[in-house]
Amino acid sequence: MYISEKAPAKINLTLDVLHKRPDGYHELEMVMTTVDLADRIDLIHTSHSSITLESSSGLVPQDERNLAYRAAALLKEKLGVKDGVHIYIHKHIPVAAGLAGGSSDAAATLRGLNRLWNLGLSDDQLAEIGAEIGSDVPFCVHAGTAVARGRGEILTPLPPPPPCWVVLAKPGHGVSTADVFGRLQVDQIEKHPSTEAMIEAIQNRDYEEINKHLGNVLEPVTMEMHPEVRKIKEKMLQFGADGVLMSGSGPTVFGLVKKEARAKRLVNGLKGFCGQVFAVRMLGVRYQGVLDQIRTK
Ligand SMILES: C[C@](O)(CO)[C@H](O)COP(=O)(O)OP(=O)(O)OC[C@H]1O[C@@H](n2ccc(N)nc2=O)[C@H](O)[C@@H]1O
Ligand SMILES: Nc1ncnc2c1ncn2[C@@H]1O[C@H](COP(=O)(O)OP(=O)(O)OP(=O)(O)O)[C@@H](O)[C@H]1O
Repeated sequence: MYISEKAPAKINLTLDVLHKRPDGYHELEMVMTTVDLADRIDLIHTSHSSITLESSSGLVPQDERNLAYRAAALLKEKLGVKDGVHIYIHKHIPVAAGLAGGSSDAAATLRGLNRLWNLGLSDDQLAEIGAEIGSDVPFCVHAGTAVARGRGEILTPLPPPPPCWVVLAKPGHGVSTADVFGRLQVDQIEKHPSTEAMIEAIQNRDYEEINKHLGNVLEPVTMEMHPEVRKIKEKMLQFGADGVLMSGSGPTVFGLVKKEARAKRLVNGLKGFCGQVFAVRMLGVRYQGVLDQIRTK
């Protein structure tokens, strides 16, 4: 038997850092939402007890360092599962891009194995286990739209933002999240985004207000390390995006537009200028139906 799970990417509509914590992590307040760019995780039941993993991409580790592998190993250990699994990751989300690709693969693995191994865990229980793997994993378990606080694991669900197009542009290189947080000087943050204003804009389904309140305190840090992020942002605005922001720790920049024709114009304008460019839909909700799809061979 095998199960197929979609692992969608997220973008940060806001990312604020409140302070550095004694445990070395940063206390965050961010609004995140799911977009229609996803990896696919196939989980194939095996009778031997080992976990094996392959991916269509050579850019991710194909062993126990992979976050999907770590999710399976943690679940197996915590629940005392005797069965094994072969994990195949069809990679579509750019790696080390600020789009939570690895975290979403881990989350999809948790959701899928909960079914494959008949564990009967709730999403909240899966999210709690996921928090041990990475700060973005709990959000990715639930997907949709939410405010994330704490290390990223304290979630308050929000309604989906109004439908629009999201143009994602990633420079050729990736960035290390730890590096970006390491360079951030919390007492020198010049402009904090208003999480409250973004929540209100989403609740009112107000597209203009959402664009007005986009903000990410990590953006200047990553721009300092990689000036092309600023150039991509400028180009996006020049080609007609309504709002532009770097997602997570970057380096991916996203631009929001209402109409498909405008999204295409942006893609054409940015192609050749940066590594990868995609026009995708803002989803804001979990992939209904698709996540629950079980195929039996
Ligand atoms: C930047 C974001 O993507 C925003 O969604 C996340 O905060 C990062 O989530 P993630 O990649 O799952 O992060 P983790 O794997 O937990 O942490 C990677 C590194 O980022 C830093 N980190 C992460 C989260 C947090 N609240 N404070 C931190 O300082 C730490 O140095 C940590 O070692
Ligand atoms: N399944 C996976 N997919 C992508 N990267 C993975 C995976 N497993 C482990 N990694 C490693 O994790 C690192 C971060 O990759 P990822 O694509 O998750 O970054 P990201 O999009 O910046 O994440 P976030 O937004 O959560 O900080 C990479 O260096 C990669 O080698």
